[in-house]
Formats: sequence, C-alpha cells, structure tokens
Amino acid sequence: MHIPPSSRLLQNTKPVALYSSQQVYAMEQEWFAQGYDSFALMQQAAWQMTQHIINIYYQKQSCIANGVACRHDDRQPRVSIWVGSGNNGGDGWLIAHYLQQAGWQVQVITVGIENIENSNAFADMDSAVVSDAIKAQRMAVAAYCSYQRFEDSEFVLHNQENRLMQADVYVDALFGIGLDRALTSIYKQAIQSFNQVVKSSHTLSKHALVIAVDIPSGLVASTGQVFEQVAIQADVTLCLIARKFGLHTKDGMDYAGEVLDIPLIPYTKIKPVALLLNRAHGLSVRRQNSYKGSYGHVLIIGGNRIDGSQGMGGAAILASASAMATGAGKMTVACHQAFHGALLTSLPDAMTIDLHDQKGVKHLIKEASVIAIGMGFGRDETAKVLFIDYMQAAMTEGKSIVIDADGLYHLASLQIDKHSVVGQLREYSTKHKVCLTPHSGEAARLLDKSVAEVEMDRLAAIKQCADIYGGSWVLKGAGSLILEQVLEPTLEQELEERHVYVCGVGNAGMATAGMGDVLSGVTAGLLAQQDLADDQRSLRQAVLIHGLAGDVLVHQQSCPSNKNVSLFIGERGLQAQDMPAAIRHVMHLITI
Ligand SMILES: NC(=O)C1=CN([C@@H]2O[C@H](COP(=O)(O)OP(=O)(O)OC[C@H]3O[C@@H](n4cnc5c(N)ncnc54)[C@H](O)[C@@H]3O)[C@@H](O)[C@H]2O)[C@@H](O)CC1
Ligand SMILES: Nc1ncnc2c1ncn2[C@@H]1O[C@H](COP(=O)(O)OP(=O)(O)O)[C@@H](O)[C@H]1O
Repeated sequence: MHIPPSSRLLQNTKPVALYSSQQVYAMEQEWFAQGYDSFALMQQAAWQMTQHIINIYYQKQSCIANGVACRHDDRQPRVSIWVGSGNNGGDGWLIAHYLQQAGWQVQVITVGIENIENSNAFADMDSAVVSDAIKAQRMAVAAYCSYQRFEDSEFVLHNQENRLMQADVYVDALFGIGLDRALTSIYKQAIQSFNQVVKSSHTLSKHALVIAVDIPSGLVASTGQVFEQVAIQADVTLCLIARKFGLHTKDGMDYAGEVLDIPLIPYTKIKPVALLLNRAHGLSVRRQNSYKGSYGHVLIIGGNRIDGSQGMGGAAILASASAMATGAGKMTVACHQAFHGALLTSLPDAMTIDLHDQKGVKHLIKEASVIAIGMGFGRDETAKVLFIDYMQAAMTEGKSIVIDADGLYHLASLQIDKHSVVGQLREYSTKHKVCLTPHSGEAARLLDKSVAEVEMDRLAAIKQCADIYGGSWVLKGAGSLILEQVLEPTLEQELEERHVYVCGVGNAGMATAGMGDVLSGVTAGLLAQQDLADDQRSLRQAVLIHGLAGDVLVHQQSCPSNKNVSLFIGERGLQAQDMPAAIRHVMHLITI
C-alpha cells in the first residue's frame, strides 16, 4: 500500500522486522518442533489468504454511496490460480478449494507438475511420504477444482489470448520463499504469460486483481533480486509468517504492491536481518538562548575542476545548500576557485576557500565540527594527495567525517595500495562519527567486486564495507540500506550483531544526478547540530529526512500544509536543486 508521506511523518509507525527465507524456514521448524502439524499450518495459511482475497475483491468492487456499500456486479467472481510444485503451489491448491467452496469459479493452472493425481484422493493422506503440496493438490482435485497444465501446447498456443481464461482475480502461487536461482525457461514463460493474461483481462472499466501468495514469483525473498526482469507484477502480496526482506529493497518495491501480513505463528526470537523504517525521529525544538555556534560548522570539501575537464562545482553547492537546510549554524565550502562566484550567488550564507589551499583548508578543518569530503572532489593524483592530507588532518583534529563520491573512490584505491589511512580510519571510526555513503557502483569498487555482485546481495555488501573500513554506512538505491557503527561499544554490544535498516521512504524521482550530494549535505548538517540527540542526528535519520523530502516533492498529499507551500513537482523532472526547500519543510514538520 502506498502510504502518503504525511502519515509517515506524523504517525507512530514502528520499524517492521524483515527476514530472509532461511529465517522463515527456521521459524517454521521451531513451530513444528513444538508438535504443530505442517499441513495444518498450510491450511490455516490458505484459509486466511482466501478470506483476504474475498475481502479485497469485494472492497474493490464496492462503492460507498451515502454510507451504503453497493456492488457493481453480482455474478460469481472468476479466479485463475497459478500453482507451482512446491508448498507455495500447495497454498494455491487449497485457496482454489476454499474459493470454490465459497462459490467462486475457479481455474487452476499448473506449472512444473508432472502428474496430477485424481484418484485415491484421500489415500495415504497421513503418510509422511506425501508432501503437504500433494495433500493440498489431492484435496482440490477431489473437490473437482478444474485445472490445466501450462506446459500443454494447447494452453501455450491458444489460451493466452483466450477470453475464457480471463478472470477477475489472478493468484500467483508459483514460487514462494523457495525460489533461489534464476528461472528455468518454462517458469520464465509461465510468469510472462501470467502477466500477459492479466494485462489482456484489464478493461477500461475494470482492472483485474493480482494477488501473490507470500511473495511475487520471480522475486528472491532474501535479496529483492528479480532475474532478467521476469516476475509477477502483484497488486497485493499476502506475506506469510514474517515480512520478507526482499519485498522492500531493490526490485521488490516494483513487484510486491501492497503488502499484507498473515503472521500465522506467534512471536519468534530469531533476530531479523533488517528493520524497515518509515518515520524519522522527532526533532527537539531549539533553545531560544542560542546562537549560530550552537548548531555547528560544516566544512564541505569538494567541487573541483581538473584543468581541461568538466567542473563539478554543483556537487559542492548542492551539498552545502542541503546541509544549511537541515539547520547547520555555519558553512564553509572548500571548492575550486572557479566556482566561488556561482556558490555565493546561490548560497550567500556560505564562506569559501580554495580547495587547493592546503594550509587554509587544514586550518578550517580545525575550526569545523564536521567535514564532508568527496562530492565532485576529482579523481586525479593531485586530488588523491589532497584527500589523504585532509583526511589525516580531520582525524588528528577528532572531527566527524562524511565521505562520499570521489572520496570513496580514493578510499578504494588506498585500500588497494594498503595505505595506512584505511587502517587509521577503521580505528578512528570506533571512537568518532564517520559516515560513508556509496551507491552500488562505489561499493563495488570499495569491495573489489562487480556491481552485479553487490546488487545480488546488498545486505552482504554493506556488512563487508563496514567490516573492512569501519564507520557507519548507507548503501544507496531503492530501499537504501543503513548500518551504523556503535561508538566505543561495550563488550555485549561488540558481540551483538548490529541492525541493518532499510529506508522505506523516497521515490524514483530521486534517481537523478546530484541527489547523493544532497544526502551527504543532510548527513553533515545533522551531525553538526550537537543540540540534537544521537538518534536525531544519526545517519539513518539523514537517509529518512532525505527520502521524506523527495516524497514531499512528489506526492501532493504528502504534507497537509502543501496547500500553501507549492513544493509539488512529481517524479519526472525532480531535480537535486529542488531538495533544500523540501528538506527545510521536513525539518519543520518533524520538530515536536
Ligand atoms: N512449510 C510450511 O509449513 C508452510 C509453507 N508455506 C508456503 O510454502 C512456501 C515455501 O515452499 P517451498 O519451500 O516448497 O518453496 P517454493 O514453493 O517457493 O519452491 C519450490 C521448489 O522450487 C524449486 N526452485 C527454486 N528456484 C527455482 C527455479 N528458478 N526454477 C525451478 N525451480 C526452482 C526449489 O528447489 C523447490 O523445490 C512459502 O513461500 C509459503 O507459500 C505456507 O503454506 C505456510 C506454511
Ligand atoms: N528509486 C529510488 N528510490 C528511492 N531513492 C532513490 C531512488 N533512486 C535514487 N535514490 C536516492 O537518491 C540518491 C542518489 O544518490 P547518488 O546515486 O549518489 O547520486 P549522485 O551521485 O548523482 O549524487 C541516493 O540517496 C538514493 O538512495
């Protein structure tokens, strides 16, 4: 369900625990070890999903006229249920059975099932050798649910466009959490046909409903990966037992639709792989008796121009404007002199210094409370020397540090050189705040991997980055991941695995140049404000404020006061330069 950002801002939405497939299997095993029966659990799952399907369908069909619900269409709904050979398919067979009992017209399409048993339906039901999926299939077949094999050439050739196949509701029970590798061709074909059949069922006045059992088939529950962009496009996902990590990061966000939980088994002690965050921490109001020095001094080091190549002054401008928009007290920008004029035109509140004035910049590092380094910093050898010099100065002075973009590029190359700065940084980050903000391309370089490898398992990638370099990390992208360093941890904290957070806000309008510079600015701006509590100026708070600001710009209903503040832009055409105004707005809305 799309939650308007206003509710994210104002409601007390708790973090949602997210789990991997392996963890959900472990929960099931814990449950069965207590003596509970697996087929009973499947029946319970299917029964609850059936009730949801009926309710969702009629809710969609109904309109409220003068407070009275009226239906558009009184004929029995048609449902097409696509089942695979595993337990997800078992759920599908039982849903077919229950919906047929409820009077629905049911058609089951099987994929990857060789033999459908239609005799001795209840024989051997208790035998351990009969899998739950087979038991479910036997029940549905014995109840005369009609079914058809997808593999039958007749189906593939004639039925895709056949109007008889069209349904009001499509249920995807091909794969659940068992999908762990790229799809073989028959499944790929089946998923593509499913999406096509759904599309051809849509009419001008009616949109067929797609419901995924547990997770849309094609989407990997533990990673959010979809292979070759082939997955079921669901309107609603009925998520069984525990919320899957893959529904909220990467491709999951494009395929899952609204996610409804069906918990089935009570509380588990298994620690989630991540927590989904939708809401920023409320900010405390400022003391009236305060001055600019109370809110910190941010030094942005970036915005370089290498002779004969493109300039990157915009990166420093965007980062500094965003840091100021969070409420930082003072700002100095160390950028190439060529950009000082442009910077002061757009941000007269900032002070400037030449990026190459090493003595001057190092003096300012002493003065500043936070340095953010790397945005448009340049990647040549001279820039690398400056990077090392400024990093060492910042560490000597005990400053909070944000490293982004070209700063991360240099860090990766220093790791290859086995330069002492990397070790120093890891050690330093155990006592001081250091935030590193790569996207997957930058993370790949830092880990000496391909981008595809990082994307395949973003959770593993962010953990590896933190292990190698220390500090707090965000791995940017749809559903950014955040892993924060605990400063001077107790022995207990050291042993305990840290939480990874998933950012549940933000939108694809933010996939545009300069948005990362904005995030570094927000991160530095918050860190500078020492009147705020640790949670209020953490890296995850920065990522949330950044995402919420993007949402404020894209969703008109996002903030009640938008009527007066014309912030609405929409996804296409949103620019990084639009963000500071929205950041200010979010800062205001979350101040309590
Ligand atoms: N075990 C239980 O008690 C419950 C399980 N439930 C359902 O069971 C599902 C999990 O069932 P399964 O573990 O059988 O897994 P699936 O039904 O998701 O997958 C089944 C099979 O597909 C194979 N497979 C994986 N990737 C493939 C690919 N790319 N191409 C071809 N075959 C591939 C796997 O090896 C496995 O044999 C859950 O998602 C949920 O829907 C629910 O009924 C709740 C209770
Ligand atoms: N589809 C999306 N959904 C949510 N956030 C996004 C999306 N695309 C980009 N963003 C966010 O926008 C920012 C882009 O950063 P980055 O790729 O570093 O941009 P640049 O290098 O141009 O500054 C990140 O914080 C990222 O998480």
